[in-house]
Amino acid sequence: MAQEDRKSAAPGGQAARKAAVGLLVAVLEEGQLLAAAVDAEGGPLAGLAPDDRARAQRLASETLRHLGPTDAVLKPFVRKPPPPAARNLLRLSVVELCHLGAAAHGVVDSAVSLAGSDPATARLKGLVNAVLRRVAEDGPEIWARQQAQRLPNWLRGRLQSAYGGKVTAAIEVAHAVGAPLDLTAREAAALAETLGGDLQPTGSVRLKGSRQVSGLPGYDTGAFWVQDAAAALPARLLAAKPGETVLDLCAAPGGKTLQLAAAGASVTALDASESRLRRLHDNLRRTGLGAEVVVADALAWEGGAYDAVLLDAPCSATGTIRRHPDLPFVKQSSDIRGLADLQRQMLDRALAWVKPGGRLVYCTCSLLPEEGEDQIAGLLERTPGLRVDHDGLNALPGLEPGWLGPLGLRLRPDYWAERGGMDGFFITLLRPEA
Ligand SMILES: C[S@@+](CC[C@H](N)C(=O)[O-])C[C@H]1O[C@@H](n2cnc3c(N)ncnc32)[C@H](O)[C@@H]1O
Repeated sequence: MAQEDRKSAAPGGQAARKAAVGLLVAVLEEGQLLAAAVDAEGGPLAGLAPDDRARAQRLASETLRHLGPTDAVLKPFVRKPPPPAARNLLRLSVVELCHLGAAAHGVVDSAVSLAGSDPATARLKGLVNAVLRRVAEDGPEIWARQQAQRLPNWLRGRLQSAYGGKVTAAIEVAHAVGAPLDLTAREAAALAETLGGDLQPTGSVRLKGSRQVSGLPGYDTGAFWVQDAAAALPARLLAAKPGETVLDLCAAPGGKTLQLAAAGASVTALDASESRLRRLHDNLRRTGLGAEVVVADALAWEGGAYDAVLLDAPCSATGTIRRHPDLPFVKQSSDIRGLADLQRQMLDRALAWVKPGGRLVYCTCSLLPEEGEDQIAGLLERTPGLRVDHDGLNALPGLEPGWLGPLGLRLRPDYWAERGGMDGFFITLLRPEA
């Protein structure tokens, strides 16, 4: 979290802290995705100034990222779990005290004043005060003994089967660290220099600390767009050439569309979500890039024939938990089967739209083999003549040994730990029989 948040965690910023508690209640007690709670009309962020909105989101995310350690700190001091609003106010305060290093008197005073200002918590002012005074004294020591927050059992078990216990623990550590800000740029080296960022071996520009993206030089002229370093690889792997026709399936909000269009391809960007496509249009406008945009269900669309197809299929998004720490609390094991079925149908359709001699890139921001390797194993089995293009995969710059498997590229959040990690992804390049 940014230095300014550490300083401002308390006492000021009451509106942001109150809103952060509202976001925590929405995610943890009502099962809403954080993004939905953030955008909800009349929701916890309604009427807040942009700075407070951003701060509330950061505080809520940081609390979700450390919920296990937070509850471990509270446990000795809270005999009976208090009602939701008070419980989440206490959690937020523990994170401010033990993780963000805010001054104890400021955190305690502002929590007590917040509790008093809400009829749902007013009668618990005394409890909030008593608990937080004890946390201020003993909490940091308990916090220091905690391990990174564990994933829910259904996901932890799947990751342990796929990667083993040690890797799963390393992934949990990476989730607790969070994610840096990565940019994809038209001129990456020049942008890295202008912004004081680090040019990554795979071509992305990584910035340190939290920055307001729309205030960065080059934002208005579309010199870059925000995209995790791992998420930038599928379009790099597709390596579109000027004039080629490329279908970007499941395209919104359009990070990959922008890469393909910037490479000079004639891009058709398809997505079922009109609201997400509005963001794609905004991105095209800002960058001055062009694409034909289609609102359609990929399973119902009649399609066409393309030199290349990129399918970034809807998935569990378990590779993005470091950015979206609410996911483990909202997603369920039962979601996976339906998603895997959708991915299988989409793969078959996407392949049918590849011209003879063309190529298909498939990717998901998932850590689960069911949504990655297993999909490709199944597709190869039911499609005679189809092959994984290992030469194409090997030609990607910046890959490290061990990332490439027989079916494609497996990326995990614990990779590049010293650089700040990367999102989890499965990415592969397929060529049908010519
Ligand atoms: C992983 S996101 C795509 C991210 C995007 N490729 C990018 O780089 O910005 C998956 C997308 O699939 C879309 N989607 C889900 N079901 C779909 C369907 N049946 N047909 C078309 N798009 C669908 C969602 O609206 C969502 O935008």
